[in-house]
Amino acid sequence: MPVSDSIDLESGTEGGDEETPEGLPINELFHSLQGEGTLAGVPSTFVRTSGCNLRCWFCDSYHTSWEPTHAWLGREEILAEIEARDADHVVLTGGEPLLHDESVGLLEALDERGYHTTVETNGTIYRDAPIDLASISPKLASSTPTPERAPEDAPAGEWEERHERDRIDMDALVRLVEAYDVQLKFVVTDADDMPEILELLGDLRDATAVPIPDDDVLLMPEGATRERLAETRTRVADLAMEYGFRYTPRLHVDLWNDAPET
Ligand SMILES: C[S@@+](CC[C@H](N)C(=O)[O-])C[C@H]1O[C@@H](n2cnc3c(N)ncnc32)[C@H](O)[C@@H]1O
Ligand SMILES: Nc1nc2[nH]cc(C(=O)O)c2c(=O)[nH]1
Ligand code: SF4
Ligand SMILES: [Mg+2]
Repeated sequence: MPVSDSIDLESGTEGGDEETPEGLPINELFHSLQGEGTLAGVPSTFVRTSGCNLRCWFCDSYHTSWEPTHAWLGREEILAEIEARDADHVVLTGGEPLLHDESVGLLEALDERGYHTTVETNGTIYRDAPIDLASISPKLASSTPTPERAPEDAPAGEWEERHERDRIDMDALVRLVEAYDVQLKFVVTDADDMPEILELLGDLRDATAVPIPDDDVLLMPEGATRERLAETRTRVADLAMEYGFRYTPRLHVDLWNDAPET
């Protein structure tokens, strides 16, 4: 099991210090193995901010998007929690971490201290920050919440339209791809997702001054639980072979299913 000496989130949204500019709403902070992407298997400290501008129906971090909870932690408190965990890779995720101005301040402080930083982002927001790997997961039409396909306690409602409107921002994607080492990590359910991936990739390649090799394009099976992944992963692996893209597992789900802080 990963180290689960978690920060105190008992008091939820009422917890933590007063909201200060040099602070972030933190949903969880933990040590684990990077479960996804080109750095899968690397011991890493995860900092999960709360709050998202999208509402994927399948979001595996429900308490950062559909029903956000957090403790407010100052930059120095976050750094102390990271330093206590003894990993040289830090993954800033969410929710959508690039919503917050202070994510830049935290990334700068981590860079000064020599950490390797990965930012997990939905690719709708560009920020100038010391990011070693921008792990971009653009959201496909199959992520949009609909009345038939939304979390039980949180109906799609107004989010269907808003999510559909905001899920792709080509300008932000172009800026991210041109500024950083990137991986494009698409959540895939089945072959119906492929035409949209190819079209988006074509548009992005036309719009960027830098090449995007197929090696930097990853297909990740949709599934927040072992049970669901067992349904999607072989299909998605076959699609990766067919199209020449990379496949990424979801190691943390294989290892710890949907447990928090993993
Ligand atoms: C919770 S998101 C946070 C970062 C950012 N909001 C984003 O979506 O990239 C972290 C990663 O989990 C992926 N993800 C979320 N729910 C998933 C699911 N049910 N199956 C597979 N991947 C999922 C996202 O696509 C993203 O790559
Ligand atoms: N182990 C582990 N690896 C991950 N890689 C990206 C994650 C995320 O939620 O952004 C994640 C996560 O939640 N856990
Ligand atoms: S963009 Fe990321 S955090 Fe936001 S709802 Fe989708 S998967 Fe969840
Ligand atoms: Mg996750």
